[in-house]
Amino acid sequence: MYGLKTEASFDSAHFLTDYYGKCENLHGHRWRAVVHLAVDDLQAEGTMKGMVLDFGVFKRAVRELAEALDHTFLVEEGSLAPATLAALEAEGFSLFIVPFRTTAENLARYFGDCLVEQGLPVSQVEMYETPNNCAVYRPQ
Ligand SMILES: Nc1nc2c(c(=O)[nH]1)N=C([C@H](O)[C@H](O)COP(=O)(O)OP(=O)(O)OP(=O)(O)O)CN2
Ligand SMILES: [Zn+2]
Repeated sequence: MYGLKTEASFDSAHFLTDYYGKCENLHGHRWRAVVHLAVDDLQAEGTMKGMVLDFGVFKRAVRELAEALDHTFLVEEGSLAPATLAALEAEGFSLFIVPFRTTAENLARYFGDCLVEQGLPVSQVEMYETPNNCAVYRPQ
């Protein structure tokens, strides 16, 4: 088995729906996504001969996902009234609406699934919500 690892960070606001505690309030994190790739065999020909994948291709794919979320308000679809969303948008805030509760676990899966869709051999995504706490997702 051969592996690669890269990471990217993004700053986003969020709140947890149906959470009884401080995380039900709007707050922010510097999220850190650490992505691992794994393959049995290295590429056999071409510019990536002897590689899992070019680090440049890998880091760009992870950074693009992080940049799309950076300095946005991550909103679970249906968690805010349409009038609230409209007011935030009218103020010029960048919202990133997702069809899942904005937990570290779901964000790890979101990164993993997007990268798998792009054809990357993802073995694990770690999503750090704080320097000490991270969720782990391994695509099947
Ligand atoms: N399994 C999960 N548990 C929690 C998640 C999560 O995504 N997955 N998320 C939260 C909240 O988003 C919250 O912001 C995190 O709270 P906490 O761990 O208390 O983080 P702090 O930055 O406040 O850390 P301190 O150690 O208290 O400074 C909650 N749980
Ligand atoms: Zn949080």
